[in-house]
Amino acid sequence: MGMALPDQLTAKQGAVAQRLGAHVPDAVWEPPAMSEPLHFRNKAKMAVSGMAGTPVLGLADRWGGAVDLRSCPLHVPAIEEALPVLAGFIGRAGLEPYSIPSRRGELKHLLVTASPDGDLMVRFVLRSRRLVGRLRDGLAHLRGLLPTLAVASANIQPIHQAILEGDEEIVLTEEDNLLMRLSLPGGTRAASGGPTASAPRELALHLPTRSFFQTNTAVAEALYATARDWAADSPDGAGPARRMWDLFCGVGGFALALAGAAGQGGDRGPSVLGVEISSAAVDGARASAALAGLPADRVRFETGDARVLDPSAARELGGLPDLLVVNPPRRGIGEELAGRIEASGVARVLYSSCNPATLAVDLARMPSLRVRRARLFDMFPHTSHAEVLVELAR
Ligand SMILES: C[S@@+](CC[C@H](N)C(=O)[O-])C[C@H]1O[C@@H](n2cnc3c(N)ncnc32)[C@H](O)[C@@H]1O
Repeated sequence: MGMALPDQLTAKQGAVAQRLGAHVPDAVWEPPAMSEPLHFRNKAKMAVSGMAGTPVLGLADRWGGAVDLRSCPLHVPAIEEALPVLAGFIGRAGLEPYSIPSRRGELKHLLVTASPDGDLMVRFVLRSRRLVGRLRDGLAHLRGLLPTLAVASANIQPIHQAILEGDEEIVLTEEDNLLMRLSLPGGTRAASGGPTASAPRELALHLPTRSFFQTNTAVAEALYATARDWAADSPDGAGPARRMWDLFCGVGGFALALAGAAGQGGDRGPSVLGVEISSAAVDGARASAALAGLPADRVRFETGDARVLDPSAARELGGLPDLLVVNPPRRGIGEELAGRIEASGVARVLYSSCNPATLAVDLARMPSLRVRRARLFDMFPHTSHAEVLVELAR
């Protein structure tokens, strides 16, 4: 990049603050959460091209050009070590790469995720089911080469378009999800002046094959820990939130970080409802809640469209939450949900956004809620992208 990471971060913080403008006064920004400069990405999304015996793993264009990124130093070491092994396996199993210009071949992408323990989930994105048998036959050999392989699957993506994965997933291993054991750092100073009491804590998340996970594990840990600490520190001294909703909850990172933080010393802990559109992710979140010993009547996950929820009219969902967490895709929460949150009596919202442009638009739609704290998380170093967490109070 020609620019040291701390300097990049200073520039990014300035650009994000400018983008959010008056919605986020200078004084409420907390120091940004830095990333390691290298080896931070827990996921590799490699287009596969070339020949089976000499595959190119990385970028491929529609004219047949390709760039091999298997030694890209952004990936965590477990992925860097696995990619050459997987390249060799592609040749041995005869998985002919898909050629975009000629529309021939089968193997389109290789999607590799590494857990913090170094275990791997490897997904072969194929044009059809034709070579699934070869993958099955080669699995024992692959496991010999990659003993950390926990989950392997074939994903079928039949469309000739730049779409990463398809709807059909054929899991080839006994395990169908990767256990991401995060370690959340202990509590930081509270805005209300008092110290926060949280100790470092493990957060184990089951990650099914077709579910979203934050790509930078260490920065995700800082993000969830910050949300946990802010949730425990209410502006009016009313104590920690008791009833929370986590919308766009994915595999439940925020919900489980918040649910597990309280409940010590005989306290039963807050009730948490997570809502997510992907049923696979909801299955993962439920499994993680069970693993953490959280009772299902207190910590619930439901499949559904978060954009149509109305916090003030959800009696069957346990009544008005006193804290709402939203972590939408890049398009933001949108006009309707923002309008319903604005009109509800929800006192506090934690909004985690990967797109400051849509965050600014959504904040303007909720004028009754003011930003009390904000923090930038350098989830995507060496890019202009930023993750931002803001706390809104009514
Ligand atoms: C940025 S991810 C956040 C996931 C999670 N909060 C986390 O920390 O990993 C956004 C999530 O929103 C989900 N999603 C997209 N549209 C949705 C909708 N209309 N209703 C509920 N969830 C949705 C996606 O499947 C994805 O899991």
